[in-house]
Parts: sequence; structure tokens; C-alpha cells
Amino acid sequence: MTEQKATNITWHDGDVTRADRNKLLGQKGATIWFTGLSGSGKSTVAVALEQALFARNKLVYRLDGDNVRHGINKNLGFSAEDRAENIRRIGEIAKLFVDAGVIALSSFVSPYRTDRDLVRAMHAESDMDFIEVYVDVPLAVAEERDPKGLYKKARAGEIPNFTGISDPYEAPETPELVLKSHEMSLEEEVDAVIALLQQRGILPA
Ligand SMILES: Nc1ncnc2c1ncn2[C@@H]1O[C@H](COP(=O)(O)OS(=O)(=O)O)[C@@H](OP(=O)(O)O)[C@H]1O
Ligand SMILES: Nc1ncnc2c1ncn2[C@@H]1O[C@H](COP(=O)(O)OP(=O)(O)O)[C@@H](O)[C@H]1O
Repeated sequence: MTEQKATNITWHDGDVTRADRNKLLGQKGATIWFTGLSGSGKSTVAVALEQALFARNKLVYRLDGDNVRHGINKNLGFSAEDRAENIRRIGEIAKLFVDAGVIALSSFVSPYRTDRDLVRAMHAESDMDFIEVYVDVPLAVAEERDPKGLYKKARAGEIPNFTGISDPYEAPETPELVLKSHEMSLEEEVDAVIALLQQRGILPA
């Protein structure tokens, strides 16, 4: 992919600030970033959390493969370079949601530490909350679940560069939260995220 640097471009500030939008919505935008193997439970937890937050009158939006890899990132595959660009763009999109005052729930394998750390740094640069949640299951559990039948195909050599089988997954070293979805119920996972958001002042106690 040819990289074009942004030159001769000036940021144009508006009169309505992020703080104004947060005040209007009565909430603070933040990114909750789920990472883990395919089949670890990222989407399942994000869907349940979305419902729990919405029930608390919070404006929340999920970013996942369906609305990203089928749309804005449909030109990207699964090489390390394409995954990096996938995650960079998703990081930028999540930031737009946070700037709008929304709680963004992002569920991507995001297997490389440097890619996730870049997104973390992008948020820090703009003074935005970034909560990394590692959905941690042994490969054997994810493979046994195989909700989309992809592990079977990967083992048969039909999917190259499949995370956990023929491609690496670099576990987070200091995530804000670890959810062992093979040892916790879905309800316990949602409660754990909500408790953390309360602790961080993103949700009222
Ligand atoms: N080679 C390979 N490796 C891993 N996953 C693969 C691959 N090919 C297709 N899939 C399916 O695509 C989903 C992963 O896409 P992501 O955008 O989350 O990947 S990444 O963050 O860019 O690594 C992943 O979705 P989830 O199962 O929801 O995690 C898979 O269903
Ligand atoms: N405690 C749990 N948390 C999340 N998912 C679970 C749990 N127990 C079983 N599962 C199952 O594991 C699978 C996880 O799939 P999915 O959420 O699509 O994973 P991912 O988005 O990480 O690929 C689903 O079939 C889900 O029902």
C-alpha cells in the first residue's frame, strides 16, 4: 500500500467541544478494546455489554468485523501489514466515536502488541480513555468452540495465516482487564467490565 503523508493540511476546530458533547449526552466517551483469539468471546461479550450499557441509558456503539472488514476495510487481508492498517484505522474510528461522546466497543483479534499499543498511544495523545480487555482462553477452548468452523479449515490448510494456528497471537502484558471466558459466565464478564468503568469514572458508581 502506498503511504501518503498528510501535508499542507490544517485542523479546523469548531465551537462545540468534546466536553460540550459529553455534557449534552451525560456521559464520557471511551474505547473498550477487546482483543483475543477468534472464538475467545470478544463479540459475545461486546454484544452483552452493549445491551447492559444501553439499559443504563449510555450511548454505545460496537465496532467489529461486520461493520468494518465488510466496509471501510474491505481492501485489507490478514498479512501482518494489513492487520496493522486494519487496527490503525479502527483506532482512528474509535477515536471519532469517543470525540463524539460515545462509548466505542471494539472487538478485533488485534494479535500484535505494537498495533494495540499504537491505538493506546493515539488515545492518550488526545486525552481519551482506552481500556484494553484481554479475552483470554486457551487455544484448545477456542478451537473446540470453533463458532464459524474456521479452525477446522485452518487446520486443513484452507486458511493461511490463521491466528493461533499458523500466525502469532501476542497476549497483552498489562491489559486493564482479563476475562477468562472459559471460567466465567457472560454475566460475570459484563459485571467485571462495568465495575472497571465505574472505578475509572467512565460510568457513575
Ligand atoms: N487468517 C485469519 N486469522 C484470524 N482471523 C481470520 C482469518 N481469516 C479470517 N478470519 C476471520 O476474521 C476475523 C478477524 O478479523 P479481525 O479484523 O478481527 O483481525 S485482525 O484484528 O486484523 O487480526 C475473525 O473473526 P473473529 O472470529 O470474530 O475473531 C475470523 O472470523
Ligand atoms: N463466558 C463466555 N463468554 C463469551 N463467549 C462464550 C462464553 N461461553 C461460551 N461462549 C461461546 O464462545 C463463542 C465465542 O464466539 P465469539 O463471541 O464470536 O468470539 P470472537 O468474537 O472472539 O471470535 C460463542 O459461541 C459463545 O457463545
